[in-house]
Amino acid sequence: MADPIVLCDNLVKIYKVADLEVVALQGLDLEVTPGEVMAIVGASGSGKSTLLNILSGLDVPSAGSCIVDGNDLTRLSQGQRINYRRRIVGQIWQQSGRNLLPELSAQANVELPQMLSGVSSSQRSKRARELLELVGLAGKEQKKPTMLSGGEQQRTAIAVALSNNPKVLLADEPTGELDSVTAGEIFELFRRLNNELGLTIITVTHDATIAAAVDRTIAIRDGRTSTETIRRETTLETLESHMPAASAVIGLSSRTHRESILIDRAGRLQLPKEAIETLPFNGRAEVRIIGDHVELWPILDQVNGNGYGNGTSQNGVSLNGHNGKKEQ
Ligand SMILES: Nc1ncnc2c1ncn2[C@@H]1O[C@H](COP(=O)(O)OP(=O)(O)OP(=O)(O)O)[C@@H](O)[C@H]1O
Repeated sequence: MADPIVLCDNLVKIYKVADLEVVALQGLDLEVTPGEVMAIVGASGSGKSTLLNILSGLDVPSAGSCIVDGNDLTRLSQGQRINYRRRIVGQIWQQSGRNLLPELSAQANVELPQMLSGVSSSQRSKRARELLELVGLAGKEQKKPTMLSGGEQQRTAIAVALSNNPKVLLADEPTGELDSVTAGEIFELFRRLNNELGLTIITVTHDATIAAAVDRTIAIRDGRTSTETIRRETTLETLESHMPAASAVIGLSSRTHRESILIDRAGRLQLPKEAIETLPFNGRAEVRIIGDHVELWPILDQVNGNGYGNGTSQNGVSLNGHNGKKEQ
């Protein structure tokens, strides 16, 4: 199996603002296999952009480790960081103004990162034309950003991000300012680039359609990975074989859509909302270790006797309370 292209272990990011410390990531673990298309979701302020900015080399982790394509992002010198940002990752943002220089044509925008990397004029001109054709903008090379639609601007931004042939494309809300049809087209382009170039794509999104269309969705909560949803069986098998101890497959599965949750080193886990809504977990659950897997059972009754704390706690804890059975 391929080594992960992204491996973050116990990643911490603390921003210092005046006398205050803001903990944006607090022990986040993440593993991405080459060629995956994955989405990062989570509430505002949960740390999504912080993670993306660390992966792109814009921000430096405060603690933990983060390795992308063999580059240890905690240890890069300034020169290595510039090289990493130019060659290993491409990045696009929601706002066109952050992606493109308004006074340059689409062609010149795509040539610029190559120029900074020392690519010759004829080579970069050829590659820029090829990339603009690849993203569906043949014939619009000389247009400036203001003469392009929102979707075309994002396509140009993608071509810019790909100009130095990166391994990983990082996108922060790339469809946030687009209507749903155009957003879908941009996502189709992601999928095509993934298929044709083998590009690994990590996107932050609030768009439920996109989050549902990727191979894997990671939800971040309070600066940690909380749940994962995997939609491709192959990816699921990869994940299971890769981190058997960290991934507990729960009972919401089908062949093509299974959900797994992450368990931190202290054994804490967070069940997906559907599990909590579907099953009557009442604040506590019975854990059964059965050979090679673990089962979680709701505890239904508040029966006296025969259970933890005599079954008298407020939550009705009783080992023999669920379904009237007790595992011996
Ligand atoms: N440069 C910074 N300086 C200080 N605090 C920051 C900085 N960047 C982010 N934060 C804080 O870190 C936390 C995580 O922010 P982040 O932008 O990563 O969240 P997010 O999940 O991307 O949110 P949103 O969906 O609103 O973009 C927030 O509390 C935020 O205020």
